[in-house]
Amino acid sequence: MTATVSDSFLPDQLARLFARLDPEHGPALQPLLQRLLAAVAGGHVCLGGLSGDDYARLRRSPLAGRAGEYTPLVLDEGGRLYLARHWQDETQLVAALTRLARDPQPFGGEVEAVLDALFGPADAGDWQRLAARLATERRFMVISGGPGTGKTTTVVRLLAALAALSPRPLVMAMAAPTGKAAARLTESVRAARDALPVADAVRAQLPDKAQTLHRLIGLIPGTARPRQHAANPLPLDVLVVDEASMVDLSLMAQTVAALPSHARLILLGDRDQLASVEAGAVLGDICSRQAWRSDTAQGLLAAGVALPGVIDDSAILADSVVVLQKSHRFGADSGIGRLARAVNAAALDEVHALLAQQALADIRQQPALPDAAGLLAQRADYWQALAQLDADAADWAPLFAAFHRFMLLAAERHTVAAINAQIEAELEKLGRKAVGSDWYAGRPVMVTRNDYGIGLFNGDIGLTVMREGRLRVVFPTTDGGWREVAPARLPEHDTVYAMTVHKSQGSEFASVWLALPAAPSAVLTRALVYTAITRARDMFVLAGNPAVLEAGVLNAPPRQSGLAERLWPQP
Ligand SMILES: Nc1ncnc2c1ncn2[C@@H]1O[C@H](COP(=O)(O)OP(=O)(O)OP(=O)(O)O)[C@@H](O)[C@H]1O
Repeated sequence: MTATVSDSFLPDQLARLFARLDPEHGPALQPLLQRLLAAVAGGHVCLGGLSGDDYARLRRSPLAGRAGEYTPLVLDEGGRLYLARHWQDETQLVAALTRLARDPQPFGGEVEAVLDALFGPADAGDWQRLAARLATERRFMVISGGPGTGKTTTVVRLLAALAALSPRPLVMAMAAPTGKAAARLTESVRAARDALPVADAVRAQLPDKAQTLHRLIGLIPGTARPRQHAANPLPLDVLVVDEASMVDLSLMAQTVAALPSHARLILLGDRDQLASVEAGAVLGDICSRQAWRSDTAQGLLAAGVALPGVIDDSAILADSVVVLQKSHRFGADSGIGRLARAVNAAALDEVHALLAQQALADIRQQPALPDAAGLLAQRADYWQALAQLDADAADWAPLFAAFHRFMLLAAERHTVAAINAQIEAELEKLGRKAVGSDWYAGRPVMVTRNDYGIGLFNGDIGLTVMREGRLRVVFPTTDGGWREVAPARLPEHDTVYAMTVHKSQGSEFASVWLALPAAPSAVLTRALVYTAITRARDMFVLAGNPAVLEAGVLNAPPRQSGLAERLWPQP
């Protein structure tokens, strides 16, 4: 993982180190260094757009070299300043993706017949089938799309096609950046796999379970490098990475480096969602353009398909990026789907019109959140499920299902903390929680720090229940079972009646409420609003001032990085 540079200790240390390494220019470069570290803490990979005096001063300093020079900072020709480590990650990733994308691996002549069986007969407008066909021809494929556009459906059929076409059995793996996303992927792949019209021998090659990327490559905090790397690659032929928008630059570079030289990589995700918490916007950068090889383009154009992007046989990622547009979950009349699209397109009039319409049953706007009692009422199902638990219950699925029917999201951490505190104060009033004690039956918690020893990870959600007179926190396990943990053994955690939109990535809830901040905020971005809306399956409620929403939709700051330009060089 990327170094954490948000606390002031590290910048101060680095500043002193740089002043010592370059006494002549180091002190004068301090402001730039501070800006670079602030940018990295904010998720940028580099500080872009340097020119004039800044550029000249950096060029004179031995601290900042050019590509390939072993200096603590790298200043590229485009005026981007990097910490050396991020420069290396980006360079390594560009080289690896270029190698993958430029190494065709087509199968023999049966491809169309196999795809016909899995996707139905060829239809030029079927982007799912096209993505699968292109993926059978190459080692790198990206399938992006909003919720319900069929990314999982497509990849399961694609894996079956690869298994059916390969002359030898394939070793396939699936991974996601968080445990929750991995569990969700496991569930949907298992369901889709069982419905496939393929031989058992083909089905058996499909992965049974997704794991976290950290676990896949053996990345344990405190160790210098992952267990699996270029010299000790993963023993697999095909890797699928889901929720790729959440994968930061370093983790993606390490993952790609750990692939053996013949393996295929398939990335799934929604390019419009919030980028990773750590530095980078890898999926967004990869999907920042689309290009097609001329024979692919001709076929599509001849069939009257409107082609996104350009025709360019020389583009590194030509034919490697497909964006699925049609949502099979949200029909044309769905407010959630339409609102998400309007937010993405920054179509403010449409956003307001949709929210003002009374006719759309699945979206609503209100000026403010209800009080704590009102918020608790939204969770009536959950409290009822808790009250109905058997003393010796062993299946917690109904309780978890009730909990996940509703989630309150907010942009900022302090808002989330305040809402959780208000709800707990209300529970005290109702006598469901004792004043002064943290733990009570029903308390939902989210783990906020990975604990490899106990096997609980950042983002895991547990529910507190009474077991044989003692409180226990129950967590779902990745194999569909349950584990009960004593409250005192939990790693760092928060109460989670509400959570930040960042924490909600990779999850889905039947009903989602988004509490807007009181005033426009840098944290409230278009990607954040879009991510919040797309967490909702059946109902989305926006609570707050429409002017604040508008400011958020217009706030779409790009993440500074050189990846898009290096993967998509423009003449
Ligand atoms: N071509 C299709 N025709 C009909 N239904 C489809 C098609 N593709 C997907 N679906 C259905 O649409 C729903 C969503 O599909 P899927 O889960 O694959 O989408 P997804 O993009 O992976 O969604 P998410 O981003 O939420 O994980 C599923 O019920 C699936 O069966």
